[in-house]
This record gives sequence, C-alpha cells and structure tokens, in this order.
Amino acid sequence: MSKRFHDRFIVLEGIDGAGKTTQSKMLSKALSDRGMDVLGTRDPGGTKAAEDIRKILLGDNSPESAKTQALLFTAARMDNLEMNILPHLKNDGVVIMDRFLTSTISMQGYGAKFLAGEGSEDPIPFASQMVHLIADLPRHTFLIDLNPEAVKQRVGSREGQALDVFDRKPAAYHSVVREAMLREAKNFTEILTIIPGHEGPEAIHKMIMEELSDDKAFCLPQASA
Ligand SMILES: Nc1ncnc2c1ncn2[C@@H]1O[C@H](COP(=O)(O)OP(=O)(O)O)[C@@H](O)[C@H]1O
Ligand SMILES: Cc1cn([C@H]2C[C@H](O)[C@@H](COP(=O)(O)OP(=O)(O)O)O2)c(=O)[nH]c1=O
Repeated sequence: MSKRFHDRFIVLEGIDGAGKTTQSKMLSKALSDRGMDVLGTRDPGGTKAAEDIRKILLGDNSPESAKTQALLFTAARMDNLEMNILPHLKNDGVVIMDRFLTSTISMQGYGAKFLAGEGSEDPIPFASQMVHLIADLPRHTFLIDLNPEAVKQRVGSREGQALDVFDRKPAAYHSVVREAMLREAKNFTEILTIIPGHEGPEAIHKMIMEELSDDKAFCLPQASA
C-alpha cells in the first residue's frame, strides 16, 4: 500500500508521562493563535467508536494478547483517521495527535516481547504489520524523549488519578519502550524529530515551533533566540 504523508498532520510520541499532552496543548494554542483551525486528538480516541475501543483497551477487561491489542489500537486509529482527521486536513485544518503508530510497534511489539519473556512467540512481527494497514501518515512526528526515572519524579503530580492497565507496568518495561521508540525513530529521520524531554515545557515548545518554522505549510516566523 502506498503511503500518503499529510502536511499539517502532527503527532507527539513518547512514553507515558513524557509530556505529550502538555506539548499538544501548547502547540494547539500557538497554532490557533496564528489563525489555524486546530483539531487536537488522541490515539486511541477521537470518535465515539474509538473512545469506546479506548475504554476496552485501558479498562479492567483489556485483552492480554498483544496481537488483539494491536488490532484494537489499529481499529481505533483507522476510525479516527477516516471520520475525523482526514476530513479536517481536507478542510485545510491542522491535526495534533497524541500518539500514533510508533506507540503500537514499541508497546505491542517490543514492550510485549519484554513482558512475554523467553520462549514465547515474538510479537514484534505482528505489531510491525500494523504499519502496512495505515496509509495516511503525519508529516511531522515529535518524539519527546525522557527516561522513565525522570517521569517517575513527575508522576507525583498525577497522584489521585486512577492508573490504567498500561500505567501498571514494571519500570523496566518503560525503558524497553523508550529504547524501541528511539530505534524506530532512526527509520523515519525525515518525518520524525527527537526532542529532549528533560527540558522545561517552554523550551520544548520552542524547539517544536522551530522545527515547524522550516515547513512552509505552517508559514511560521522563525522563533527568536
Ligand atoms: N517539560 C516538563 N517539565 C516538567 N514537568 C512536565 C513537563 N511536561 C509535562 N510535565 C508534567 O509531567 C506530567 C506528565 O505530563 P503529560 O503532558 O501529561 O505527559 P503525557 O501526555 O506524555 O503522559 C504532568 O504533571 C505535567 O504537568
Ligand atoms: C496508541 C497506543 C497507546 N498505547 C498505550 C500507551 C498508554 O499507556 C495508553 C494510552 O493512555 P494515555 O493516557 O493516552 O497515555 P499517556 O499516559 O502517555 O498520556 O495506551 C499502546 O500501548 N499502544 C498504542 O498503539
């Protein structure tokens, strides 16, 4: 299947707690302030059906099988793409999406392999096939890279929120997922930028804006030093 890269389609990736939601809100405001019609969305989610799939995936009855998870994440992503994202892009809007394919490869592939242990069927080839099912891809992905220890120090601020099934993973799992994301990033250097997540929110926002200022689709002035 041939791929279609969409201008004005931006994805934020990173491990849980890396700062994706914070950056997507800042980016959304900055682009809206420039008069762009911004749709902020998340993966899995964005449509009623995809939000229902999200509830299954993050709820107490979440399927244990990494293959089933990969298919459900893909189904939710497809619905969001067809019903929300592509129509919005077609109307000259901007889409900012929290997570995308890199999460599936890293979590239902590499992360699941780590959890399954020696002797189990390797889940990576199946998870990798999900890439072939999705033809529409973002022009820009920002991987906010932060080590899980640093995330843990921030998690205090999320105390009181219920942990979902993916939050309840062992610490080493998040390191495996982080490494997988960095490895994946090497295959997509033209459309994926690694952003150091240990910087403060404003500094990270500035780096993202600087990257976008090189793209005429955004017509942004160069951020001043
Ligand atoms: N650059 C940053 N520096 C310090 N704390 C941050 C930064 N970005 C986000 N946070 C805080 O870290 C926590 C997780 O951030 P969040 O944006 O929700 O991450 P994610 O969406 O990747 O799970 C929140 O409490 C948020 O306020
Ligand atoms: C999109 C996607 C998410 N996930 C996981 C990552 C998160 O733990 C969870 C989504 O929860 P969410 O609260 O959106 O993540 P975050 O904590 O980063 O804000 O689903 C996958 O395992 N595979 C995927 O393909």
